[in-house]
Amino acid sequence: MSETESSLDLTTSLSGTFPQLRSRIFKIIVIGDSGVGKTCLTYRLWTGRFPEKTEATIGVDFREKVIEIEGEKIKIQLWDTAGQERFRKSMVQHYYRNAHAVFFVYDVTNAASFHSLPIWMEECRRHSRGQEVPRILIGNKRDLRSSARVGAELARKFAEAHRMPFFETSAKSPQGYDCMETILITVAQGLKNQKPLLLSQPSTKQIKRTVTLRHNGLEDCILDQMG
Ligand SMILES: Nc1nc2c(ncn2[C@@H]2O[C@H](COP(=O)(O)OP(=O)(O)OP(=O)(O)O)[C@@H](O)[C@H]2O)c(=O)[nH]1
Ligand SMILES: [Mg+2]
Repeated sequence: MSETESSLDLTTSLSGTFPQLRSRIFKIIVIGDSGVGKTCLTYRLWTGRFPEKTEATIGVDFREKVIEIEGEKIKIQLWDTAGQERFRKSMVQHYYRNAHAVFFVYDVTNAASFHSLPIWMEECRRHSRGQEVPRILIGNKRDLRSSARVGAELARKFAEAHRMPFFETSAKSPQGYDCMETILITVAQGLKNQKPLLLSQPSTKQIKRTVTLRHNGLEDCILDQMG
């Protein structure tokens, strides 16, 4: 898989693409340290496969697909962002502009990626201009549980303190796809009942309630599946 090529193409074509989109579009951005598995998670979600090889994302890898929710076709744009500062600095404001939800990802085997979360959240807050965007916390690489450095309880407490739903998953394990798909559909369902994209930011109080309520059941289901 050539991450570099697609990242560069997308970076240059973004501004020309957006204003022409008419259907309901939800933009979700994936944020976190380099190497936590953002590209693998999004690739898995879009193709059903774990990529054999990835390279550091440059700028952004932009993926789009239409999903049907309660009879309505909704376009989901997933922005797989670069974790490395040098590959992201010129793109940061594009990441956050009109974002409807943020997936914060850390690697359960890498404590530093967990400790970076407040920095990512602060960046998100700065660029959201006072708008509260729904946020989801995702601990990736659950298949490497035996070498985990971040306990699920600690992460859960962190998520609760910041009023975020929390999931542990793996881009590599067979269940990882179901988990990510469930998260995506749940977030899209929450967003669906809000105003159309590109007209205004969604009212996040309502979204948060939807996501949080459904989250409790979902998380149990995912943790059961992941065993
Ligand atoms: N075991 C395991 N390895 C994973 C998982 N997800 C990603 N990896 C590995 O982690 C490394 C980094 O994955 P990427 O998806 O490229 O990381 P990234 O967050 O996109 O990194 P940047 O693009 O630099 O921000 C790769 O070697 C992947 O194979 C997972 O769930 N389990
Ligand atoms: Mg990447």
